[in-house]
Amino acid sequence: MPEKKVILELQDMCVGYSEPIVRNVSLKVEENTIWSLIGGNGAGKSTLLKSLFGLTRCFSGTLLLDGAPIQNLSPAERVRKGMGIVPQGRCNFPLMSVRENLEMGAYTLSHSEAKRAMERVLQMFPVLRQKLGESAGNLSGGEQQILETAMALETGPRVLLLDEPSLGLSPKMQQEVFENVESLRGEGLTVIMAEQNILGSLMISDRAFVLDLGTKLMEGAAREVLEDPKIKVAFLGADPEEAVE
Ligand SMILES: Nc1ncnc2c1ncn2[C@@H]1O[C@H](COP(=O)(O)OP(=O)(O)OP(=O)(O)O)[C@@H](O)[C@H]1O
Repeated sequence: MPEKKVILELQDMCVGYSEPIVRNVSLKVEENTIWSLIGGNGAGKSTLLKSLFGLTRCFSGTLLLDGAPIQNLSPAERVRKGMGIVPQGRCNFPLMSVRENLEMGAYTLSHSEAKRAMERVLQMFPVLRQKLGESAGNLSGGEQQILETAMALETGPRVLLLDEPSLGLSPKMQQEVFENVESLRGEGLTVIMAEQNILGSLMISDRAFVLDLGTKLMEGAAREVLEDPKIKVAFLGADPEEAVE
């Protein structure tokens, strides 16, 4: 099998707010893969994800997109270079209709590009077409997550960052959200997803990166991370005696 191209590379990155929260993270993300970013509460998953989009302070290190440094670019410049993000929690405009939300997602595009982008995402997520006139806030949690993903996809990102896409959803809706993430890989996207639903996200991921108190605990193939005794005990409720071989 030919080797995949590295689309995003983190080199010894230290990121945070008034002080570093995530330290010395290096990572090579190959294109058209799904990555799970996992770790306990406060481990720094959101901080690391936001830093890839330029929403936190980068203290040191380099972030390369297609081999070119982007760590000093603004979020808007990163969007133009092919990155998109769906932040944690509901982030649509709840009093506006689904159509208006999709128009907002495409506001940086020309009129004709916006029309094409909206049609493209409606084809990917037909459930939204049936609800174009409804207020976004009246959609179910899962539908709102789909809408927010569709909005982020309108600018045509190649790398999509998802912060806890399954948060607050029923098990069935979580499954649907993960199936949608899988379909994005089928569309050629690279997805990095911070998740608390470790089992659900690892099941659809190619690779996983585990953070503990802001530093790398583990990195590997998702299936291997899922089978790791330390991960089973720390995150999947396994009995320590039974998990260790
Ligand atoms: N805007 C902020 N300013 C200062 N510190 C912050 C800010 N946001 C988060 N932190 C701190 O950074 C640390 C990591 O938080 P972060 O939200 O990245 O963790 P997380 O792994 O995503 O956790 P969770 O799964 O609970 O959302 C925490 O100690 C948190 O208090």
